[in-house]
Amino acid sequence: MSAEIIDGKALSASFREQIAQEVAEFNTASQVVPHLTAILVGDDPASAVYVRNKERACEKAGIQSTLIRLPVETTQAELIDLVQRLNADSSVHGILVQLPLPKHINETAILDIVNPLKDVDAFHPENVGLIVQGRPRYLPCTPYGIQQMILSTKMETGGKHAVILGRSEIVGKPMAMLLIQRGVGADATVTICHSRTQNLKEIVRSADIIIAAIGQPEFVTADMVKPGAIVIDVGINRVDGKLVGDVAFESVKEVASAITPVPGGVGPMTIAMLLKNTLAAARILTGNLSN
Ligand SMILES: Nc1nc2c(c(=O)[nH]1)N[C@@H](CN(C=O)c1ccc(C(=O)N[C@@H](CCC(=O)O)C(=O)O)cc1)CN2
Repeated sequence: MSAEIIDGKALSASFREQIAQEVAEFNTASQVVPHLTAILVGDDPASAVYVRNKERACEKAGIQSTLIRLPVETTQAELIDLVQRLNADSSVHGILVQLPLPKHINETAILDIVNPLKDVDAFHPENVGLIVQGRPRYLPCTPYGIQQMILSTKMETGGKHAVILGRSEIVGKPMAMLLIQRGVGADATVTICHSRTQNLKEIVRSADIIIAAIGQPEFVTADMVKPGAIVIDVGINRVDGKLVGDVAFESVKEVASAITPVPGGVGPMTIAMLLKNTLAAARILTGNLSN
């Protein structure tokens, strides 16, 4: 039997509709328009597409968005200065620094100085710490979107074995934290696999939930998937001008119970969750928490 395809585009559209309604209600009650400022340094074409999509999504949801584009030769000191100015600007509720940054800029040094209340990516150590402690302020957009996709399958996650391929700060590590929390869509037993993991295939084969985020095209093949597993593909690889995930979609969908496509899977959900976080930031910063 072929797997349920978890349609990230459709799910994202329904979240975005709901968020647009919440933004309108918030605006009526507070007279505040949530405002996201994104910073894009350099001319990476993929990053340019992502920030443009974020801007469009904001516009449709009634969220103000400002994109600050900086040349690739921008210095770390200049970027720090800009982030500090945005931190101090009370008209800005969310600050997003599009990653990756050019090699000469230390990403950690930049992410560490974003005001944690405006950190709609949830990359600041204070927000990461709150997630680890199980009392999140914001959830990082990709893991947050994945959690919603898993919830949409109605699969009971409690006690299930989730295997995450990849230990990045953006996806792998926070995803593990969300899946081990107590509650609905969580309570899982989690294994994180990475480049030094031994018996990786065997571990993946024991998973009820597979989250592939290693940046290797079609790495997860059908023989690595337990029948009935949920397979979430976070990979976005360009192969011969085509977008390919970290999962061999066509064969794996014959084994899994549910699977996300690439494109049209996790990516669109990442953007929907950014809108959710921006509205949450506007509520927190303006003290309008009840509407
Ligand atoms: N500051 C951040 N930087 C980065 C993040 C992030 O969450 N915050 N995540 C990724 C990139 N990313 C969001 O910024 C992102 C990637 C992909 C998509 C998406 O919708 N992809 C489409 C395909 C689009 C294409 O043609 O390339 C899809 O999967 O359907 C959205 C957001 C790294 N940087």
